Amino acid sequence: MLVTIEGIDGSGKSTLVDGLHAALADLDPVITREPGATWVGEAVRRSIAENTDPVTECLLFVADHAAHLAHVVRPAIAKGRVVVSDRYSDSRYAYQGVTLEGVIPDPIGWLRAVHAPFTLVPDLTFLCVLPVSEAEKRLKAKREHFEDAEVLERVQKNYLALARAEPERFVLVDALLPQEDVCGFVADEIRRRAR
Ligand SMILES: Nc1ncnc2c1ncn2[C@@H]1O[C@H](COP(=O)(O)OP(=O)(O)OP(=O)(O)O)[C@@H](O)[C@H]1O
Ligand SMILES: Cc1cn([C@H]2C[C@H](O)[C@@H](COP(=O)(O)O)O2)c(=O)[nH]c1=O
Repeated sequence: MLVTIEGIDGSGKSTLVDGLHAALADLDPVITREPGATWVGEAVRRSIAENTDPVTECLLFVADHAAHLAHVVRPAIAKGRVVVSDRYSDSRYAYQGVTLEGVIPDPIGWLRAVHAPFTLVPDLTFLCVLPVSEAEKRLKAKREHFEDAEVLERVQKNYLALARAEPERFVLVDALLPQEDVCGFVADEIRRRAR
């Protein structure tokens, strides 16, 4: 089973995934992430830091996804493991749907067409939702160009539209709840679906 965790910067994804290590220990999940599960992630981090043009940056994220699938996700799924990924393809649809706006026509349609021939669609996606103002408070200092309130508003809007389009795959998570409650809710839902 492939489970993905999505949401805007500062929504608590990494904290949640850290908690899932212990909460799901008996399922022995493979816990992974995008970007950065393979060496391609280093190129992605460099492109973010250097504010590369949006098409180059997007294609590096796609390359990172391809390497992640080939070297981590597909081998684990083939062995019957539960895989939990901190960010995955929906991050591209939500974020590059914004950064490619006005650069290429219909960015999300294009991104879906690029992914379709090789990606593996998640079985279950948790979308951590909270007001952008709260996410910004949590992030404290801005680190990356995506962490801008106006950008994050548009990214969250894209995420919510993705969730509305696939209600059977997406589960909305109230990211304002205490960390333990968020982790407990997500772990219970994964167990229920893994049965
Ligand atoms: N449920 C929560 N309630 C309050 N604070 C939280 C909660 N979850 C996480 N935080 C805090 O918010 C901050 C951001 O959390 P975290 O790094 O997990 O977010 P993220 O979604 O992974 O961010 P990014 O996408 O930028 O890596 C951290 O300081 C973390 O301790
Ligand atoms: C996978 C992916 C990520 N991003 C953005 C979102 C974040 O601002 C950065 C780094 O991710 P992290 O979770 O904070 O480590 O990259 C993106 O724009 N598109 C993607 O596909």
